Amino acid sequence: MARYELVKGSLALITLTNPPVNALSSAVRYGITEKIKRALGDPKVKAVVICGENERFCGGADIREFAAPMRGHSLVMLFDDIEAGEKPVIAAIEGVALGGGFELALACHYRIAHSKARLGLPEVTLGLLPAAGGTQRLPRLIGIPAALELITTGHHVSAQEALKLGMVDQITDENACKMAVEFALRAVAKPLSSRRISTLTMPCPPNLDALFEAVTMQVQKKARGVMAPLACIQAVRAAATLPYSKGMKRESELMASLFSSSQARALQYCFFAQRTAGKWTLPSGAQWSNIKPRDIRRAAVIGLGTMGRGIAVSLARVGISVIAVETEKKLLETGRQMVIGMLERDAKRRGVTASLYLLQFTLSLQDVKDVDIVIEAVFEDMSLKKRLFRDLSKVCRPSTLLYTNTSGLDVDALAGVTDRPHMVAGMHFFSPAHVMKLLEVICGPRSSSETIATAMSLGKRMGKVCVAVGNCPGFVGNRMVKTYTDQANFLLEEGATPEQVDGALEEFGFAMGVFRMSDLAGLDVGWRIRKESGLTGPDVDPKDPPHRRQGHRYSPIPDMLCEQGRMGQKTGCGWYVYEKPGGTEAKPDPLIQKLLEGYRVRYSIQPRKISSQELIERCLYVLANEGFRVLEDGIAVQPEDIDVIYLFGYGFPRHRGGPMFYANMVGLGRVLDRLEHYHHAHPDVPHLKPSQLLKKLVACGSPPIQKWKEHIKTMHSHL
Ligand SMILES: CC(C)(COP(=O)(O)OP(=O)(O)OC[C@H]1O[C@@H](n2cnc3c(N)ncnc32)[C@H](O)[C@@H]1OP(=O)(O)O)[C@@H](O)C(=O)NCCC(=O)NCCSC(=O)/C=C/CCCCCCCCCCCCC(=O)O
Repeated sequence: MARYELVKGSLALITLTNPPVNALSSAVRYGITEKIKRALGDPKVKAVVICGENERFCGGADIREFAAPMRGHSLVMLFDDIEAGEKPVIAAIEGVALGGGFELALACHYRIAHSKARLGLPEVTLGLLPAAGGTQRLPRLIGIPAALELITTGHHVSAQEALKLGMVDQITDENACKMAVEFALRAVAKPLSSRRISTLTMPCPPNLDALFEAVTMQVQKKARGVMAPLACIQAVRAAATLPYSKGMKRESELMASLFSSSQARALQYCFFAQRTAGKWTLPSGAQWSNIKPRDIRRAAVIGLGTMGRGIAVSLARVGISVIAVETEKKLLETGRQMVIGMLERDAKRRGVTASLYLLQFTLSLQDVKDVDIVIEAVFEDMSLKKRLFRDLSKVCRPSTLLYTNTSGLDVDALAGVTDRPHMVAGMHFFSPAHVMKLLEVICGPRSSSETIATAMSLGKRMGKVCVAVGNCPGFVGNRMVKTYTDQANFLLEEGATPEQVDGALEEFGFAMGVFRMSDLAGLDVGWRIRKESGLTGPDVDPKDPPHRRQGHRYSPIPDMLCEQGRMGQKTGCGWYVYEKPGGTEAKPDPLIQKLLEGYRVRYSIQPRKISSQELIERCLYVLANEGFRVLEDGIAVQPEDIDVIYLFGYGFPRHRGGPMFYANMVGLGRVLDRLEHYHHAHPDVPHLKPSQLLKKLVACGSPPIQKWKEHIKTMHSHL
């Protein structure tokens, strides 16, 4: 796990060998400890270089080991030994030096980084803090403000930024290990005392209290209820106010308070869930590792509305040439200007040249005949989409793959009108498509594995987190979200206010509650979908009373708002009132209060005081319940897929892990009990009826989430 070589007669080269990221597992910690001891004890050795195999220094502690109490060699002791040693130790950083990996580098006397390396202390994103001396050494090296920023956000920095901040001593375009060996030979003659970071005097700014207060407020605002960033601040404060050994003690105490917290467990689950979700498998046995995706160079985007523009930008910025098609000159020109502006702003932010030469705008569908793929992003109107897919069949060469960006319509129905149903699938981007990280890839029953592999690989190339899901109305994300918004609406009918429901959800950790989110997205989006599915508008069965549709409880309140022109932020009012159309400051609106009171009187609903507990349970347990149904129906293959969709597409708080992980944390038995209770109280809401899978899991003793897949296997997969 760590290789030892003597080079140039007097240098010990220690190489971490734990692919893929040389994580500091117990075996690696043992290996380094032994090799360092050997190097420091060997009189032939004058200096030591530490590097990582496969051009990666080290990705940090082995996160998998955090599931159990830490055993084996201590990083803190190892790092203290390296720093205190009388021989210069140089870290040769290629690829990454993250978390414990960067802390290892901080314990070394010098750091040489390759110009493409990335460095940082991302522990906070895992619900932890850099507890191998990171919170004590980094502020001593680069100052408190910069260290606080890096430690509380977990941001990685480039080698160039690291050099500017003083995190590394030198950067190189050559092999960092080779450079470090040459550097080490020169370092032998130099004194080490000023190179031991733990002994440096802390550079303290005068207004220390004000600085810590400001950062605390910033963190509390950005990550409400999240523990780790606050613990990071306390640890850095200890570095600023206590001697090193006492600061280390404080760092360790704070780490102990985080280590087995539910937030740390959730955040570490998110890390692995994101990686698990990318590894798709189809019932045929085709999977991410055995199907080669097509190489995509030319794409067409049909429709230059909000979605189409974002998709065009996402494609062009990764070097794919894009033909964007619109039906009217004015729409085309507006779209063209918007796409160019977005691409230019994006390039400016990234310090690169905008790849405008990759863009072509046209009114003629014929122009897409030679592209590798088409992504359709027209209105959510099935007949319009069908017409387009028929035309695309005729226009495109036989090898062109066709994707739809529908947010919930039947992908197979579109495939069915083409001459190539196996080459059709869904690519459901989230708005704005050039910003949002999630991509749901929808596998129709006839989609080929190559069609899916290509969508997943293209999504990854565009920087998206991709999840393969089955084809059903709303797929995974929107199918589930309907149950959540329905509950929120029912809660209004029963006595809650939008600000009460949103307050509870925001307290739980959502950046925005359901009603504020709906105002931001526009109430007309859901209205159009409800009209299309006959839940409101002229297609409603006249026998249905206003609060019942298709045999179930229905809340017409959102439709009433739309009928009054209250479409959300864009019209200056929706569930809240705003300072102006397009305004963002949501204020409770007395008119909504009146509307709700009138509604309750009309339908003889006695309003009641609803507790935050009920608000959260009804909104979130119903969401997880639908998630269990999604798994049961084979629309998603594993709970991680659902959680990743909710983390990246719907703003579910990461420190809660996602709806399925949250249900697991609460306890499946409790979730089942509460759903039974609420379903008993509201028998006309079928989504509150506990799913078969939930019952099955509880009957099996509520296995941990990683084991659910074994119980789902018996059911039918739609992927
Ligand atoms: C940027 C990356 C490193 C690489 O990215 P990429 O190239 O895209 O590759 P990935 O797909 O992400 O990863 C490839 C596979 O590698 C796995 N992986 C990656 N990193 C790790 C890791 N650190 N540990 C384990 N596994 C890792 C990944 O899952 C992939 O596997 P697979 O193919 O899916 O199977 C990127 O991977 C990345 O960002 N990685 C994470 C970097 C990171 O966050 N590092 C910080 C880790 S935490 C840390 O370092 C902490 C240090 C302090 C330790 C102090 C210990 C003291 C403990 C005291 C405890 C006191 C409490 C006692 C209480 C008690 O016990 O009672």
